[in-house]
Amino acid sequence: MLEELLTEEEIVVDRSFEGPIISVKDLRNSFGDQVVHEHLDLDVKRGEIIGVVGGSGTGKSVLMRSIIGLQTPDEGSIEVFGESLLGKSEAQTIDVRKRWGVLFQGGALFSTLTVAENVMVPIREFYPQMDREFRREVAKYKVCLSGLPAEASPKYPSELSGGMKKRAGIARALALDPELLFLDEPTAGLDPIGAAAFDNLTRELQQTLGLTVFLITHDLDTLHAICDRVAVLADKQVIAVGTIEELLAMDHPWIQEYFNGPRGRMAAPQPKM
Ligand SMILES: Nc1ncnc2c1ncn2[C@@H]1O[C@H](COP(=O)(O)OP(=O)(O)OP(=O)(O)O)[C@@H](O)[C@H]1O
Repeated sequence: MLEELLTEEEIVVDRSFEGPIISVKDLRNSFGDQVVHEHLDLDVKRGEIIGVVGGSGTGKSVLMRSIIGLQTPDEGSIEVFGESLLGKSEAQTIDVRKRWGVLFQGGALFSTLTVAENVMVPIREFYPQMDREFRREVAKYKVCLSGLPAEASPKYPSELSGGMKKRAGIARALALDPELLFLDEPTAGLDPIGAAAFDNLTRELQQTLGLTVFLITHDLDTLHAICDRVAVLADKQVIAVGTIEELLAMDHPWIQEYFNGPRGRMAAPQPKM
């Protein structure tokens, strides 16, 4: 046992790596008899916003959880920044994990901590030696980046609106200056104006900070507004990935129904008169 621990080597990300930021191959996930993914492949390119869509229960969140190491797949390989994380301990993957930020469905903020304290949690976890005052300064800056007013910092999640909670979640996801952002249904529950503002924030952050964004959504407006490519989950796999125009050229019934159904047509940009 001790020998095993001594031989555990920490992964150090190769900064010159130019391949896909995420590469999933032949993934299989199941819960008892229920197979959620089978032979699932997906590559995410550096710098893109990739939208992940699919019917309810097709396994979008399970896919995200597999990539970030919260779900151990039955089979397959997952590389992030060119590094395989499967079978590695938390200690070994620290250098990879601090390069991504995650906004879970609903924000997943700690209810007993203020916004600023929530943002400080990952900083304390990954940089325990950092001075508390400096941590506070970093948290302040991240709250500002998320578009929240400074007055939101000392508030508790229960004192925030749904949109503000999402922004607080983004501030926490940005805490460690990530290169990769995972967003699970960020606009769910927001009114259309709040959702559009959140889309703008995502696009601005991606462009100004050079982020890659893995974005699970049901929101057709978000797909049209900010996604560079869209990956479609169905039949336990990613059945298609491409721009919306490329997807529209495919005759898969779910894709046609989704993008060309009444809601899909309403979300599509209207031709200029
Ligand atoms: N921990 C778990 N234990 C058992 N089953 C699970 C678990 N997590 C997910 N599942 C099942 O896996 C399937 C895929 O779930 P997942 O949450 O990934 O779907 P989704 O595509 O994100 O759905 P939605 O769009 O509704 O959020 C569902 O049938 C779900 O019940």
